[in-house]
Amino acid sequence: MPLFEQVTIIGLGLIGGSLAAAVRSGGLAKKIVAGSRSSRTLERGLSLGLVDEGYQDLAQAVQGADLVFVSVPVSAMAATFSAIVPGLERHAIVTDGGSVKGSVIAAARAQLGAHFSRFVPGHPIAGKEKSGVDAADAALYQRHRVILTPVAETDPAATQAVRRLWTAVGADVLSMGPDEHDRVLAETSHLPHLLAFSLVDTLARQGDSTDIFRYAAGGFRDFTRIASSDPVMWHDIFTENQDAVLAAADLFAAGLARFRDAVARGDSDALLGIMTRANTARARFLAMNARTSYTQAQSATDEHHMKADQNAAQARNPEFIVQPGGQLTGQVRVAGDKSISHRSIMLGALADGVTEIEGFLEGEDALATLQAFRDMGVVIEGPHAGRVRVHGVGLHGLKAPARTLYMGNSGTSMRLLMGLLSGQAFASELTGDESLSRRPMERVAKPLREMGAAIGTTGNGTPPVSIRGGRTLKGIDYNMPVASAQVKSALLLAGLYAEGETRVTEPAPTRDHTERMLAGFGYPVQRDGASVTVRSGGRLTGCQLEVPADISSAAFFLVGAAIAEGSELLLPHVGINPTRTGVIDILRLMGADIRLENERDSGGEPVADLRIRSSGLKGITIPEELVPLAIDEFPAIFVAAACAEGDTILHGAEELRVKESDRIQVMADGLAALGVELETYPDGIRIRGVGQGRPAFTGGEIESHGDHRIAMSFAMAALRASGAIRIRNCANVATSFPGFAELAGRAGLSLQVQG
Ligand SMILES: O=C(O)C1=C[C@@H](OP(=O)(O)O)[C@@H](O)[C@H](O)C1
Ligand SMILES: C=C(OP(=O)(O)O)C(=O)O
Repeated sequence: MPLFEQVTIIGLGLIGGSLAAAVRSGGLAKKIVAGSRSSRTLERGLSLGLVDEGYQDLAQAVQGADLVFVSVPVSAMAATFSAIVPGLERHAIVTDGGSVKGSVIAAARAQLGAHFSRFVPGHPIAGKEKSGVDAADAALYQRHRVILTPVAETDPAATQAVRRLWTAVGADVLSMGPDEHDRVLAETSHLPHLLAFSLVDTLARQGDSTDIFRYAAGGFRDFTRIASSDPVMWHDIFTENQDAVLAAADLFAAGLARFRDAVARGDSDALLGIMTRANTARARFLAMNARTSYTQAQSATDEHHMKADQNAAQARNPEFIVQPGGQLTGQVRVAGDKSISHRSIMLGALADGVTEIEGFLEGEDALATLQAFRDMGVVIEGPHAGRVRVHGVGLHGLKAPARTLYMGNSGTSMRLLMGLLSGQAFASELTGDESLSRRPMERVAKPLREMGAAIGTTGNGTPPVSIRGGRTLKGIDYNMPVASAQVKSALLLAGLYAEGETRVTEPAPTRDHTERMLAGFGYPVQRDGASVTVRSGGRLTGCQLEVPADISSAAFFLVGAAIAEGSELLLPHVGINPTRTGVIDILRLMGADIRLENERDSGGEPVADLRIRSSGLKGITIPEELVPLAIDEFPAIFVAAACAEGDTILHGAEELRVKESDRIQVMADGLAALGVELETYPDGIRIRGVGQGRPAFTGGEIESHGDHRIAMSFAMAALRASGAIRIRNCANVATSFPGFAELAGRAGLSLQVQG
């Protein structure tokens, strides 16, 4: 279905010619007409089959058009608008492709008169260094952005029509104000062009330029590619966007001066700081283009980007499709421990000296923590294949972040940082993704306020969290109402800055990595039954750390191997800290055959190789004292329960309702969709298992609600299903276990990632 009767394109260069080609190939207009002062261009457009008619008289070209696209150099916009006005149909919509919006809007307002409300300012960001009608390419706009900058007078129906056109040729359309557009483009497009032109010219002016260029290699070529762009077009852009270009050039000059100064002073920390920050910022930019979840929301500079990116991410959120049956065999080294990875960055940053980390989890949650410390001025090298070097700044060396700290999907990052940031001299703000924005933060904020911190959350006690900073904290003696390692850790971290003693008592044992690692960094910690105490005034010293494999990630493989007949797996170097091994205890109570081999100590954390063989499981009532020790493993344990003989009953696990999703409800929905009989309680669930020798699940579709652990648990369920299981919304698996799909595939799961 054509969207338009007649589209007229004024100016048939790369941009206009490519739109003509795209409109033609999409069948979006019954007729395509070109207007150009150059008869040669018109002839080329006709002979390339891009347009049906061409006119040098621009008023004649727009006659009969319901959409006119003006893509002439920005300096020629005013004259072009004035030339087309006499021929414009009353209903015609006019839009443009100019790279500068403020001056083009001013020209349109002055020239188009009453027609101005039908003018939709636009900018397709899809140039290349080639120009002219011969470079026209019907695919130029696919997956490229088009920014529309409508003003108050612009008719919303006209904007809508232009949006439809760009969407139909494959572009992602977003809108923003013209001033913002001109500033953002000055920084991300006009400045790089200015630099490329300037660098080549500067070198060429030196006497022996021919010689210099003979030695120049890939770096020079990459950096200066855009110095081959059209000088006339860029002359216009620099002239028309003068103010914003000058501001961007000044910003860059200041950055260059900082870099020069670091070189002059031989300041290694400053140099590494600039370059590691640039490395990650660029990685984020590249990932944003590939649209993974954490990265794209993080780098969104405005709400529109964010919305467009989120919609795109939603549309491309991968699904797992797992074929039924099979068994798990061989050896699987699962990802590094998430809890320890978070803390290695935090404590490494607060230490004096360098901390070297190996086995760091390169998942999005731990990376969110890493980025937050970079944002607070800490120089961090890596991660490269699990290696990270943190240049500690000492307990009082963090700097105020220039922007809101984005914690992605990670509850641990947000809650631990709330404690740590309460003790800083500066203010800060923490946000997260949709899931984190629903999770309770008052459990940490409330005791921190008792210590004297000034912390705000929303009316519901959820993020964003704002922390005033610059407060004097006082130690407290706190009895935690919930068994939460995150609350305990937040208070201990605040305690490093509080007057006197901070003592935290837990109602049941929770993971103790913070206490162990503080001691490992040489900070005195007193442990006494259910209580932990720290005092301020100590210091942390940088050290070497090896992060063991995460037992929470191993849990999916333990369950998979336990339920799939004929399986035998070896999971090497898994952390078996006794505050984390609830999953082993629970599976063993159910009859699982799990052996710990080669038990040893690795930097203060016990580790072992886990060997598991399939065996008949039976239903049990899960002892409540094991709940905090297996808190993240319940989604996987529920899958095991559905395969066991008889009922498995869980109580005392209401905390599961406030994880990345409501893990009781979301698991219950998924299990029920696969034919499992169950009953939920406010604090748990009863699951009826089928026992050995027959499928425990039908095939079906599962919604993971973006919760990594739900997605991975149901992937394992396929081993005992009678049909394929399709799991939606699996991008967040990368928060805790990047590489899961590949590892599971190698071990024997028939898992395909789609999208
Ligand atoms: O301290 C930690 O590293 C964690 C503590 C637990 O949260 P709670 O403290 O909310 O139970 C756990 O669920 C989370 O995955 C990691
Ligand atoms: C609850 C979890 O993590 P967090 O609280 O850090 O988001 C988890 O990984 O299961």
